[in-house]
Amino acid sequence: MTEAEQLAILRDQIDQIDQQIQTLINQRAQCAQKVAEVKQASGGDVQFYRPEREAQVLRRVMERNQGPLSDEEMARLFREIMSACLALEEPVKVAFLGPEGTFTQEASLKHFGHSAVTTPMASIDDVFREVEAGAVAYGVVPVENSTEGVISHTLDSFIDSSLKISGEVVLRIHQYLLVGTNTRRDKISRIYSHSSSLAQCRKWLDQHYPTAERIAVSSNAEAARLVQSEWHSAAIAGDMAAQLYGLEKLAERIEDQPDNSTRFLIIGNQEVLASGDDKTSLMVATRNQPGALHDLLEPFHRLGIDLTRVETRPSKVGAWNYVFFIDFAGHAGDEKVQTALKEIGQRVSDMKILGSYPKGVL
Ligand SMILES: C=C(O[C@@H]1C=C(C(=O)O)C=C[C@H]1O)C(=O)O
Repeated sequence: MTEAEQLAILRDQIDQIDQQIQTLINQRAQCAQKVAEVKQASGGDVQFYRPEREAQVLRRVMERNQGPLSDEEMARLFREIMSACLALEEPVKVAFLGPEGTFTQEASLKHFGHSAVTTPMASIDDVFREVEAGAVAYGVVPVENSTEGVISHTLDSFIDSSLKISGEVVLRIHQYLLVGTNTRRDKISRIYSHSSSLAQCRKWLDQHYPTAERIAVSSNAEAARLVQSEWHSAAIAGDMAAQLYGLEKLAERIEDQPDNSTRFLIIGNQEVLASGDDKTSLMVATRNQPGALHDLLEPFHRLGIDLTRVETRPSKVGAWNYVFFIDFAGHAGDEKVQTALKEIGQRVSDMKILGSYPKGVL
């Protein structure tokens, strides 16, 4: 058989498979439309988007996957199919820490898929406000970076907010050195980026651009926008910003830590049901007395609950009062977790459950 004949046979097979996939995806979409009707018929405050169900669907996709496509790749495809199906019910509206092209936008699309309607906000406060005002159903904000540590502004925002956490998403952060088409590559004297990104690439910059001035700006996307027109400047930003502003990549993956990643939180008003593999975030206030932190954490230890993070922040009321942000494995509806929460509630001056939500799947 000639090469052309072999290709013709294989392409014919692909065409037939595509036709089947397309029919099946539309059948799936019709089911989602019926789900929407059922949800609407029961009245009240209809929750079209169900984070726990989506997490279960994606986990099952990964568990049963046989390859050759990787589990992550397969889950990403299903992420988009679900996003499109949900958009038939009602497109989910999301505010993110902007401008367009930030890692937070990338995280939003990774979590909700590309059929979500995403709106950039100028600050973390604005993301909280937009969700509180009901202009969007969800917000996406960064909370910690594996190299840079906690984003304290996000944690502090929960102190005065009644919003809940309904999900988390972890994004591998790859940084690029970007230039505009008119940039003189041999004359780069300024490098713009957000302060965290400059910090994430400090060693690389010391080695490759030791004399260039490092200028911290409000976001990586803003850095990318600035260098479009400056012939002696470069920006450090992600892939999305590079594409959005039509910049060229002078160097790829320049982050000092190869596993550099950022965790983002999804905030909203929704109480999320248990998905089977969940996390709970708690905020408690204690007086500054000896053993306070030990007392607080002891029930977790005794009940065998896995703590994933503990952060301390100064409280906004009174000097030397502290707020602890505690993340642990389990859902607030679990019996063991309820026991722990009851005990902790008796040991602290104030306690707020920020939310139980599925552990990040993708
Ligand atoms: C179809 C549903 O509604 C939405 C769409 C989903 C999907 O496409 O699988 C899953 C959960 C919801 O976000 C549902 O609740 O089952």
